[in-house]
Amino acid sequence: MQKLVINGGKKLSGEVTIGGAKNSTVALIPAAILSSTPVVLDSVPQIRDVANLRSILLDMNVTSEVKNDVLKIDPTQIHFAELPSGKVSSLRASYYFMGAMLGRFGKAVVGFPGGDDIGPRPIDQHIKGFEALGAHVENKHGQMIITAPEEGLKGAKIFLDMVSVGATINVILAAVKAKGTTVIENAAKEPEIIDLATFLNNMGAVIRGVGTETIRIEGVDELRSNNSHTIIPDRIEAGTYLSLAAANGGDILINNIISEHLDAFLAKLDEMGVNLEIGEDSIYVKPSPDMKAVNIKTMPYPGFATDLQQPITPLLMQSKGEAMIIDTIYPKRIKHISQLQKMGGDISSENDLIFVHGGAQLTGATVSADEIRAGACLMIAGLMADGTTTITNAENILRGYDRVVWKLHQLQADVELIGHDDLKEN
Ligand SMILES: CC(=O)N[C@H]1[C@@H](OP(=O)(O)OP(=O)(O)OC[C@H]2O[C@@H](n3ccc(=O)[nH]c3=O)[C@H](O)[C@@H]2O)O[C@H](CO)[C@@H](O)[C@@H]1O
Ligand SMILES: C=C(OP(=O)(O)O)C(=O)O
Repeated sequence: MQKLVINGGKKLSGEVTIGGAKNSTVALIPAAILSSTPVVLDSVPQIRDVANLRSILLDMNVTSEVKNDVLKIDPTQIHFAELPSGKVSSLRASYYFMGAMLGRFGKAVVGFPGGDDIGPRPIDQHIKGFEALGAHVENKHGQMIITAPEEGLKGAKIFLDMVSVGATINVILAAVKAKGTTVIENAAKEPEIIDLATFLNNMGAVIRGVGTETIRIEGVDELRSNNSHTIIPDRIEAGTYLSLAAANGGDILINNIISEHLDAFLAKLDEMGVNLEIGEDSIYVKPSPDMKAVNIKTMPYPGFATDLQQPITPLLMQSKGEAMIIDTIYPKRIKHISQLQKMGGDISSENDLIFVHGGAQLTGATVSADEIRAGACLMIAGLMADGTTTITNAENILRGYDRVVWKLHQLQADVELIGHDDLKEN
């Protein structure tokens, strides 16, 4: 187990640069197996999810190498392999191998995906999509066995019951080489889906309408990569550093941001009275002494992201008044609450509503990062708190935050990671 030890209460300042989006990267890596040629991704974040996906690729004889933030994946010697639980359960996005392997081999055997404990996360819409394309899906002791018919997958119209990032991406991955036209209705519109479609279209795929609720895919026979793909900046990492900067003094410049991807989040910061200077691809956070509480309701993109609900909470704790948060995507995403209470935070939840009272001074404590964004929230709270905060299970933070300790040091934070770090932060 890794621990993040934070000596808090210091004003932070300096510059930090946001890495490539985790939620793009974890779809792009499985998507690479659809290519007949090697693939190059740049702006790849140094996170545990990437290391785990690379290890799964190797089980299929797909080699990969990383140099700085460039990842080369060579799927030319790929062979079919079953992907049982184990590695697959180390992260959520391993479910993208279902769509990608179905597209590449006409068959996928993949254990049930893992990921954060943020309430129920069914995959019925993914399965509905595969079945609509003609696949047979069987759940054998928690292992999904998905098989295309002999004549191959055939394009179909799929209406998703709810807006799902994962189901939208998985159907795209399966349909991109299917015969004929696939139409996804009520599709998710997240920027990471546009990033994935850009990557696939540059390899010869025909995917239209991404970023709207109707996506049309004309199946093609082959995908070939001709140039490297630069991953979009991580909007959730950016939102986390914005919250951290506003909560810990200000005078922090955050580089590599597409501010349009953060519209709903930035609107809330503005409503709270956070002083921001928004540049072309950066945001400067100035001291904001008089912040006021706001209410937050998480929604699918372009609404306020569920993944930023916890990271903004410490900032609400510094604001005047009472804030109410409703997470409509994951109403049980509340693992941070009991931990913030240990630090003296005035926060509670009742009937899937979270109430945050501003004004309580936090004090350091030993707390647990039970999932990635709860961990990010505690990291910000630890930086705000008087004294020392020890965050246990810090690997949940490292799985999705690029070189986080190094970046915090850039901002003059007094933090130390204890325990073996095989990602070798620099
Ligand atoms: C790797 C990745 O990109 N993860 C993100 C992705 O997760 P993920 O793709 O798993 O989340 P979804 O968008 O699919 O989930 C949205 C909602 O739909 C429900 N649902 C989803 C699929 C399904 O088949 N059945 C079903 O009921 C989920 O329980 C949830 O309530 O989007 C979430 C919502 O923005 C983010 O929090 C995650 O960071
Ligand atoms: C829930 C998240 O990730 P995942 O879907 O990979 O579990 C997240 O990034 O906040």
